[in-house]
Amino acid sequence: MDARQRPYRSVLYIPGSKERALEKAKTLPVDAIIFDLEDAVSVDEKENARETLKAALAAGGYGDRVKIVRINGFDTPWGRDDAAAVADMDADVVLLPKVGSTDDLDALAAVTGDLPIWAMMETPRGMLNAPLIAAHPRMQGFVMGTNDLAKELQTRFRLDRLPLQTSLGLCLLAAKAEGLIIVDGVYNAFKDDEGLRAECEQGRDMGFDGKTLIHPAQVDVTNEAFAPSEAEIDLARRQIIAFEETEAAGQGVAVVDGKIVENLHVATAREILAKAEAIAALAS
Ligand SMILES: CC(C)(COP(=O)(O)OP(=O)(O)OC[C@H]1O[C@@H](n2cnc3c(N)ncnc32)[C@H](O)[C@@H]1OP(=O)(O)O)[C@@H](O)C(=O)NCCC(=O)NCCSC(=O)C[C@H](O)C(=O)O
Ligand SMILES: [Mg+2]
Repeated sequence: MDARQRPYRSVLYIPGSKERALEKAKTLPVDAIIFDLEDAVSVDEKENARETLKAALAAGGYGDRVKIVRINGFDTPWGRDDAAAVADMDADVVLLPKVGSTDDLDALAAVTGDLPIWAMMETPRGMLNAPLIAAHPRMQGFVMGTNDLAKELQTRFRLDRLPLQTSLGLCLLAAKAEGLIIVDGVYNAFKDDEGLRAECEQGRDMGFDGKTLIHPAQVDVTNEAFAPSEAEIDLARRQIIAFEETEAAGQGVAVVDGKIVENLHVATAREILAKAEAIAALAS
C-alpha cells in the first residue's frame, strides 16, 4: 500500500531499551510504532537500546505496523551512530527529533540514503521553516512534538491547546501542501480517557491523520476517534449515490440531508470510504 494511503490513526512510542514493551507492541492494534532511541531512553542506556532495538526488529513480528525509528539528534554524542545503525535495521522510516532546517535533513539523508524521513516538529525554528522542511525530497511525515514545543514557547498547558494553535496550523499547512502524513502530539495523562478523547477529536477535526501515544491504554480511544464513524460512512455513500443520479440527470449539484453536494464533496466522500476500507483491511 502507498504510504500516504494507509491509516496512521495510532502511532505508539516504545522506548528502544524496554524489551517487555517491544514484545507487547506486537499484540497491540496500532497502525505504526515509533521505536525510540531519544527522550524515552536514559543516557546510560543509549548504546544498549540501539542493540536491543536492532535485535528486536531483526526478530520481526510487527506485522503491518509501520516501523519508525526515532534517533537522537546529530548535535548529541549518539545521533550519527544511531543513523548508521538505522540504515542497517529493518525500519520503514527514520524520525529525526528537533528538526530546525533542511541542513539537518541533508546531514541525515547522507547517512540513511533512500530511507524515508519523518521530522519531529517541536522547535520555534522548525515552525518557521516548516514549508522548507516539508518540501525536502526525502520527507514523508511530520510528528508534532508538543511537549518540547510547549517548553520552548514557554506556554502553559490548556485543554483547548490555544497557545499551540499557531504552530499546529503552520505544520498542518506545510504538510498538506506537500502531501505529507502528519500526526498529532502525545497526551501525557495516559489514564485520562476523556481528556485524550477530546484532544483526539480536536486533532482529527483540524486535519491530523492520527495521534502519537505513550501507553497501550490510549490505543482504542485513538483508533476510534481517527476512524470514520458509521454515520460518516453512511452519509458518504448517500452523497455519492445522490450526486451520480444528479449528474446522470445533467445537473451539477445534489442535495442530501438539506445540504448541497458538489463534486468536491464527493471527492471527500470517496476518501472517507477508502479510509474505512483501508482500516478494515488492516483488521482482517
Ligand atoms: C509511561 C510508562 C513509563 C508507563 O510504564 P509502565 O509503568 O510499565 O506501565 P504499565 O505497567 O501500565 O504497562 C502495562 C503493560 O504495557 C506495557 N507498556 C507500557 N508502555 C508501553 C509502550 N509505550 N509501548 C508498549 N508497551 C508498553 C508494559 O510493558 C506492560 O506490559 P506487560 O507487563 O507485558 O503487560 C510507559 O508507558 C512508557 O515508557 N511510555 C513511553 C514513554 C515515551 O516513549 N516517551 C517518549 C515519547 S513522548 C515524546 O518524547 C514526544 C515528543 O518528543 C514531545 O516533545 O512531545
Ligand atoms: Mg520532543
